[in-house]
Amino acid sequence: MKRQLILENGTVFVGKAFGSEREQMGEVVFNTGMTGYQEILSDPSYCSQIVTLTYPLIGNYGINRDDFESIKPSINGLIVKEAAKYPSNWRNEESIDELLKALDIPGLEGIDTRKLTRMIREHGVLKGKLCSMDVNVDEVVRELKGTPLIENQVSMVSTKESYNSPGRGFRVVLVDFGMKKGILRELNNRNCDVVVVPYNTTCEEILRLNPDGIMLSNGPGDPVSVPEAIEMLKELLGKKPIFGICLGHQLLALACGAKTTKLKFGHRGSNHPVKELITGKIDITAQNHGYTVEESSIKDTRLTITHISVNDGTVEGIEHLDYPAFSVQYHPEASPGPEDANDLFERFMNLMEKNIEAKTLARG
Ligand SMILES: NC(=O)CC[C@H](N)C(=O)O
Repeated sequence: MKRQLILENGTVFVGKAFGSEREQMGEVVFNTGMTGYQEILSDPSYCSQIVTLTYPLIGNYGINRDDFESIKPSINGLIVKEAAKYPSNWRNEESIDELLKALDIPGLEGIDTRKLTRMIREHGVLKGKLCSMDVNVDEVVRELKGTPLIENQVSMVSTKESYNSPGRGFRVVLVDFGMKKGILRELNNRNCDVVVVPYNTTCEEILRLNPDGIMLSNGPGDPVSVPEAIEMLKELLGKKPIFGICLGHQLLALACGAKTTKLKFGHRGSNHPVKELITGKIDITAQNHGYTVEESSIKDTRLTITHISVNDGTVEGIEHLDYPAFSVQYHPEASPGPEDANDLFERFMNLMEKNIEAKTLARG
């Protein structure tokens, strides 16, 4: 069955339908990773977006129970050049078509994904809709232009209730803005006793849990649409060690008075080079973000830029010089992608350790 992608600039891509029959609108973004489609489509940071994968064959090693980054994937659509019908891998349990049908997510295959990607690179991200062939294109374009992007994705994907993922090591409160499971896994691998809390948990509620450190997760949408978290962080800064990833990084910067802006087409892929300024060392990193911390907006001299993107020079990491707090725009938990930056979790462990030692000394 044919299906079309209609973009707000009037461009139409006609291809073949797979997955759910549902018609869905969303911001169309592209990811350049060559593998890791299961982790990408289940990363909650893509909530309500239509994701195009630039690698031409998707689904060839199938879908398995273990590689999901969230239980309930929240993308609004998936666009690929070719969706493999006969996946082959010892871990394979179902095809990408079966998965998208079960999740009620529409898919589109057989379009020129290179052309679509170039268009997004030139024009910037575009709203689009996956539709059947019998809709009126002009009407859909009008609908797309008249419909603003939704802004409450974090509340859609954050946990509603707090829960514990036990360990016998450091006590970490992990604020879930639409967390990838990989972050929790990295903390549990280091024996942390983790309490995962909803995005709107207050500073007081967090401190009552008596944590050794706070982890701020990734998450979807515009960071300024989570003002409650920015307020919470303003209060929390300096009281406990903080480590932020992606949306968590942007929220930490906002709490320190910096600003965020939207990138033209974002960084989404598994091979983004990032430079650590102090050593000159380059890490190849996994990324998925549409917003960035604006360098010129960092006015507080206690906030220092630690990492930048080698591709476009944007801010990729910050550190507070007075308080134990640091964050990165990329994904040290990988899933999917390279694990070059995994040692940042060690840095967080050391920060918690030092903070405990300092307190013990202060107590005499
Ligand atoms: N992966 C993330 O946490 C993304 C952060 C934010 N939603 C952005 O697009 O920039």
